[in-house]
Amino acid sequence: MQAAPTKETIFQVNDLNLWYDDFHALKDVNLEAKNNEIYAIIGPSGCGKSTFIKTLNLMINMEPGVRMTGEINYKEKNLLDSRVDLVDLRRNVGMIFQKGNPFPQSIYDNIVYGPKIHGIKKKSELDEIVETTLKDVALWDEVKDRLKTSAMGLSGGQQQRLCIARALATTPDVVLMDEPTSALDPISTLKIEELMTELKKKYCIVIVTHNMQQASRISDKTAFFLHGHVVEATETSKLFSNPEDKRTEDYISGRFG
Ligand SMILES: Nc1ncnc2c1ncn2[C@@H]1O[C@H](COP(=O)(O)OP(=O)(O)OP(=O)(O)O)[C@@H](O)[C@H]1O
Repeated sequence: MQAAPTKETIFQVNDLNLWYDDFHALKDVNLEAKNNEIYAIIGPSGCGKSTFIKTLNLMINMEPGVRMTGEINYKEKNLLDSRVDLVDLRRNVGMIFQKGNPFPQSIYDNIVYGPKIHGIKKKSELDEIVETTLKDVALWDEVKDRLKTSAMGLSGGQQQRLCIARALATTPDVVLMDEPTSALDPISTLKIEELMTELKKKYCIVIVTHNMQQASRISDKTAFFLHGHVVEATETSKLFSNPEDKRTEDYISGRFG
């Protein structure tokens, strides 16, 4: 019998420590995220989830007073090495935030923004990208007749799907999501969750979520963060059914946080 192909490691984080000035926000974090997997980051408010996800595309460098040690290997290249090309990194590692934040432009222009920056000028090519990415996020049928109208006229859930399409338009290989559904109603949330399950066929997805049902529904692996440490990082089914650490058990059963 042939062994199943090994999934490609996208992020290998080794002994990552991060300080905001004197405050030690991430402590000896180790984590491996692979292609075709959804990795959920959970933990109580202030435990370092957003800080961690922002290290994966170095958006964290925009915060004042940040210092890091350790390694964040993205496809075997350490991002803490000063020679990393940030434009290239952000093209490959897309990021979605809590609230869809479309540019105050047309739906079409939101999507072609990234590809244009990366040198694609031909209208037929841009049209193709718009159609493909909007189909990928299941928004095409809803907006195909109003591509030139403002993205601000879309509903919250549609804006979030548009932002995901915008991230996909630069053909990334990772999509980072920081609480992507916390501002959405249950139906829009379900649509985004279905979308994530589709997207993992092509991408590595890392998602920060406060919603433990969401983590257990959609993710393959989960890391539980507490006070900047990873308490436990393992298969989602195991973490939720048979956690090794008492603190994980207390958190997932709602005893704190
Ligand atoms: N720019 C900053 N400067 C100083 N401290 C910061 C900064 N950003 C975050 N922190 C601190 O780092 C810790 C981790 O914050 P972070 O936002 O990563 O937590 P979180 O787990 O995402 O929280 P939440 O679930 O509430 O969003 C917190 O104590 C926070 O106050």
